[in-house]
Amino acid sequence: MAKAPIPEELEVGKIITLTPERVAHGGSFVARAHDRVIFVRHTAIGEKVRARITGVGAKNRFFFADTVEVLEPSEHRRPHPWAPADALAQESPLGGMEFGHLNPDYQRELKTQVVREQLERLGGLPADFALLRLLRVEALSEEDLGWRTRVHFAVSPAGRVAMHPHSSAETREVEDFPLAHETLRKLNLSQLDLTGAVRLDATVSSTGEILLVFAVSTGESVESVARKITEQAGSAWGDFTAQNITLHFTEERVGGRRRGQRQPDLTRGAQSERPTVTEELDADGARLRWKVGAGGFWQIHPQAPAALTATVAEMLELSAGETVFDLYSGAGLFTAMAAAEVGAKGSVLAVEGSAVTSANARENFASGLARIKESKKTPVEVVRSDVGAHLEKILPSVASGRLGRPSAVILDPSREGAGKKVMEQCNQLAPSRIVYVACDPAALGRDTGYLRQMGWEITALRAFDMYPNTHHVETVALFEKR
Ligand SMILES: C[S@@+](CC[C@H](N)C(=O)[O-])C[C@H]1O[C@@H](n2cnc3c(N)ncnc32)[C@H](O)[C@@H]1O
Repeated sequence: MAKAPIPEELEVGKIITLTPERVAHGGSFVARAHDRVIFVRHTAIGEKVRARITGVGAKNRFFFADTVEVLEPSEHRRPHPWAPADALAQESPLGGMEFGHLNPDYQRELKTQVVREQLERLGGLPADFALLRLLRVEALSEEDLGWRTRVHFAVSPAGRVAMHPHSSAETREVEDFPLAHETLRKLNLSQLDLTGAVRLDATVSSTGEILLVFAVSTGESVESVARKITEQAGSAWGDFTAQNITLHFTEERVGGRRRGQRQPDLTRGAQSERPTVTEELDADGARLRWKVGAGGFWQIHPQAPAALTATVAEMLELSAGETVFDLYSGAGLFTAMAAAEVGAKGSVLAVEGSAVTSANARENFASGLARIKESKKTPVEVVRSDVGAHLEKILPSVASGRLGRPSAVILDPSREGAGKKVMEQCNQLAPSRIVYVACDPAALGRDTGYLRQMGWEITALRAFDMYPNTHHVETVALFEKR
């Protein structure tokens, strides 16, 4: 299709008046002007706004815009809790709080609409599918700020913590970030001079441990950057080791550099032997624990581990003796739940691709940390592999009966989803049920489409507001063969 001419009114930088009709996946709203679709951010359905055109889509068929003024506000609008991300206060607001201008209940209503639309459009579910009509994105807590236990900061050229405007590499210094957990906010990270570092990943665990990982620019000495930042940490927080704070310094990863060329990592403070944090969760009166290393994956909302494990357990209704595959297992959150439910006569296979996180998972079960009385003797195998590659390897053994066929499969892939090949492999495994935990409803929609073509149907569906004030949403779907 040839490129359509761009109407003069829709040239980048022009300001137009829009009234959005519906919410789109990805944090924008769909409006129409000059016979074109405009994806406009920082607004709400039905309100009248003036918006600046910020970009042109493929073949000039659609456009992007940011609200600059509200002419007729939505009843769901509120003052944005953080000026740097407020489109009415900034020409290019910081990303990461794109729904902050909307009441939390309305944010959840929008996310509900997005999950429904993705499952209809990409998953092929009929619009009157009862579970879609009944779906309501559920709040995890009353508080919509202070939930991020993991925050990734950029570092500005002047060496201060910074964040990026939406879809931009520009770094803008920040004094504070209200989505960050209170413990991280109290550190006042903006006081540190991080010259020589390019990124800071800050974590606080459910046990109160703090891990600050500094990626040091390849041109800098890790040792000298570590010394300067460690000195400042001592001045800012006193005896930071006693406060369970660990500083970890690692050379920035740049593609193409061989292992031997990298400078060694350095760790200072509480966990100076190995930079990890401990996460914990109460389960039936006992306590499950997981070690998660620097760069390893853990859910970022404090209530997410409890809500997700309870939902997956409720949907699967596992019995003693079952075999479960936990694919994209991370450090073993669902593995631990499944191991407790299936007991010594069952088994769990956990497949995780990241070197750090799969090593964490292996150790969490080998050491017994992630086991309770009921799972003390459950055979748990942790495999570091790409999920598709591992399933390809073991499918012949499962088919011949040399390896146990799983009765239940748990899938919790990253944002891109599992994809057609993995969904076909899961179908070949022939479990009686599959639970899919999705952080992207579009990926869930696509993978639902593949599963439905193979005769599976969604038989339970829930969604959680695990990322308040952003457009992100977590969905959990149970699939059973029709
Ligand atoms: C959303 S996390 C879920 C982890 C875990 N279920 C939890 O809740 O803590 C997804 C995990 O999948 C891993 N992953 C992503 N793509 C993968 C792949 N192709 N094969 C194996 N693991 C992968 C990531 O490293 C990450 O740990």
